[in-house]
Amino acid sequence: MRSGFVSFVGRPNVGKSTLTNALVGEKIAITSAKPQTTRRAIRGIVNAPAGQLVIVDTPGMHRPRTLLGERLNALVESTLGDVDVVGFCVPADERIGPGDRFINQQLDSFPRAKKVAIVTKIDDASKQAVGEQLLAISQLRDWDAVVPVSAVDRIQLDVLVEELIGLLPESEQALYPDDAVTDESEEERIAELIREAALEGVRDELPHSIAVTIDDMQRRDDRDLLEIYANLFVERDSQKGIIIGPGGSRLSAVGRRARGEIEQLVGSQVYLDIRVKVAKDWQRDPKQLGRLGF
Ligand SMILES: Nc1nc2c(ncn2[C@@H]2O[C@H](COP(=O)(O)OP(=O)(O)OP(=O)(O)O)[C@@H](O)[C@H]2O)c(=O)[nH]1
Repeated sequence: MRSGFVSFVGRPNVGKSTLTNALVGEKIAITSAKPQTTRRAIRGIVNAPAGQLVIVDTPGMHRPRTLLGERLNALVESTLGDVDVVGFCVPADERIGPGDRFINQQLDSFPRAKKVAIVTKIDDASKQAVGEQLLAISQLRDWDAVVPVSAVDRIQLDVLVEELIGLLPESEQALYPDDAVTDESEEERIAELIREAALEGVRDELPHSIAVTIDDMQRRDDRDLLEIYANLFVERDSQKGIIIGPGGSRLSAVGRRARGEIEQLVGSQVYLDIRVKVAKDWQRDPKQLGRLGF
């Protein structure tokens, strides 16, 4: 069999996390319409007859404006130094631009990795547009494979898995047990689901200012209930007000949305308590970044 690591790269919002979840078959990475949602290198595991593919979902590459941005770019670079295959993602419905060319050039720094071009979101573009995008991407470099996919409509996902596994090194055994879907802990996944719920409907700089940590989790003995105590950090007092909303309405909606997702994940009822706190300018503060896990 073959087994190894692949990482999808591309500008923020091109659909890397959605593709990871679709391939893994379970939601392991949160997604949103806001760019730069992904902040961690999340591993998703795909088991196929030909082998095991470990997908390392990374933040989108961009020009950093904060210390957090710099750390995220560094995380992408160190991840790419280790993977067997890099999948360069470009959406079918947007022309290849300077941001894509910049990332493509960066790929030269990782000579060990095989390179695959992936045209994403083909459900959102005409056949002709997809064809043109395939041609445009082919001109960027000599790819080991070029594959158009739709994660949302599940088009060509098995073709992509087959191509990717074919490029992995041969190995005696799988890297993870064949029933594993991720190496993220339950606590980390829960914090991310709360962040995802909080991202819905917020605008401008606020999405970037949100961070979530879990203070405590306890399974009740007397009932089928998991109690979760979480902190939701923002950077300024004014943002705290927006997150909480009039009479706490926004925060309760966030709690409801997150609880639904968490109950699916843990398979029991959930009591969720979210405290909103201000960690002033945490994105630029090395100490606070450390405490929030970056
Ligand atoms: N129509 C369509 N939309 C998609 C597809 N894949 C992703 N999207 C949408 O594109 C947006 C961004 O998706 P993500 O998966 O969060 O993108 P990402 O590249 O991981 O983004 P970052 O975390 O910002 O790097 C979301 O609104 C998705 O619903 C697809 O196959 N088709």
